[in-house]
Amino acid sequence: MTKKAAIIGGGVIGGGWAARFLLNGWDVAVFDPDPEAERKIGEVLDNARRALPALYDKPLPSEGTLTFHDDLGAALEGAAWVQESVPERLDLKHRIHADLTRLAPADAIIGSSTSGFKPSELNEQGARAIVAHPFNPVYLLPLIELVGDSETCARAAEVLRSVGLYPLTVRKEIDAHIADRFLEAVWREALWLVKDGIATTEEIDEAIRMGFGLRWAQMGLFETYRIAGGEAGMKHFMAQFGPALQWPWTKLMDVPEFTDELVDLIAGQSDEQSGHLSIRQLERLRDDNLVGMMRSLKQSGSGAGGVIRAHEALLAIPQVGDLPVTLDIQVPQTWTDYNGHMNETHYLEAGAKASDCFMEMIGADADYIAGGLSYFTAESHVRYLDETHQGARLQVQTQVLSGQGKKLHLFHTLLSGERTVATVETLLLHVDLGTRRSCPPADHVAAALESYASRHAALPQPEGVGRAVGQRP
Ligand SMILES: NC(=O)C1=CN([C@@H]2O[C@H](COP(=O)(O)OP(=O)(O)OC[C@H]3O[C@@H](n4cnc5c(N)ncnc54)[C@H](O)[C@@H]3O)[C@@H](O)[C@H]2O)C=CC1
Ligand SMILES: C[N+](C)(C)CC(=O)CC(=O)[O-]
Repeated sequence: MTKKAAIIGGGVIGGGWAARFLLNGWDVAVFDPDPEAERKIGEVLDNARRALPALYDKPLPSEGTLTFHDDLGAALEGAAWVQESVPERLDLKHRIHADLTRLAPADAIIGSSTSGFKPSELNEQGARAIVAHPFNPVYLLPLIELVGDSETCARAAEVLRSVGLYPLTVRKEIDAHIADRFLEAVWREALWLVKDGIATTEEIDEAIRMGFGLRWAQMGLFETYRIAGGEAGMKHFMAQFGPALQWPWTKLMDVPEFTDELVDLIAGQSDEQSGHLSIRQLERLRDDNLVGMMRSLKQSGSGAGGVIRAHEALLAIPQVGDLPVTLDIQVPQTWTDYNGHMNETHYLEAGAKASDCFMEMIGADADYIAGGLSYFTAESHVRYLDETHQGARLQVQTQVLSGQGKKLHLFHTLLSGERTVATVETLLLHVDLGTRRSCPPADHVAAALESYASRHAALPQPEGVGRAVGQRP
């Protein structure tokens, strides 16, 4: 399959799709009549470049090539994926999809970003689109709701996984798919609360982000409520709170009329709440927070964290020179501090991640650990030699100093470009997780370790080995 995506409509969502494909090594051709489209997509791409790679501990593939086209046919030529993201008007979508069906390669997947239209509506004049509904920002959030022809959705799911997305195939077509139905319900209630003078836009946002918003990113609705049922469980929860659905807790399907007064009230409160920040500043704040939260979820593998882990497993570990590269990361904002540089704790974290990667390389991987054997760190020494900053590429090269019996002695060199910014020297001990005592590794791990140790013994000792705190250079 050629890795080329045609992006039809390059606004908020089309720009996000373009960034997602480009940063995963696809070539992207954009068709959008807006003379500002190139500038706008450039700005979305700048944001995506500082956020998406920071989710991973391995580098993403080299960026693809971005082109802009005045001619729809030229944009579609050779595309394996066509993504329509024009404004949410059915007549416009019908016109565009007639052209896409005529001009796109016969085997190309044609997805529509529509938030609400069903495939049967999009295709009622003979088009062949599926719904591929994303969430903003498309370059960070993994969910894509797929709706439509099952064979095409299955092919689409494979492509989406390869660029780090999470396809959720909707069983039956329905207006607004799954997630937008929730969002609409929440939005409707929020509009009533503002209109009725119960809460301001800011108070509503606090009610979400100080409470259930935090829960939803990691467990969703039903798993959260299962816990809320306590030991008595889900049936007890439903018996207790089910009747409330009949009480006047919600406004149900009523939608407040969008009078000028209501629009002014909401827009005014929103200006007061967030007007001191530009949209780009808000986007960067949102992205930094999302990257931090998603990296935390990656630790447990919950929710979106599991998707990042699965995608990362598909990415290659780079090899440079004689030493393995055991970590290759773009420094996330959450690793930086009040001094405007990477905080000391994360130098050690980078070393620890490099040790984890080295363990995998010698076969002490997840299966080995599940079998009851692992390594524990006994001692580490960090030398802070230079600064590094948010967005910088940080590579770790690892040399085995010795690897006999229970002991594994590693020297990690942290590089930012050509500069050595730190070294982390670490002694690990092989342990039996049952007895929690040290023991020799399994034969295959010992043999793989010995192979690295003998090759690395032939290399010069790295500068700084065996340094203690306070020693003069
Ligand atoms: N904004 C959001 O939060 C989300 C939007 N969507 C869906 O994505 C689609 C696009 O929405 P946005 O990106 O928000 O809109 P937008 O207004 O930001 O972008 C639409 C783009 O389409 C271009 N366009 C207009 N006519 C065109 C044509 N004939 N051919 C090619 N391009 C054309 C416009 O110049 C503009 O750049 C809609 O279907 C919407 O429902 C889906 C998920 C989230
Ligand atoms: C408001 N919206 C219906 C366009 C929202 C979406 O479709 C998904 C999102 O990103 O919130």
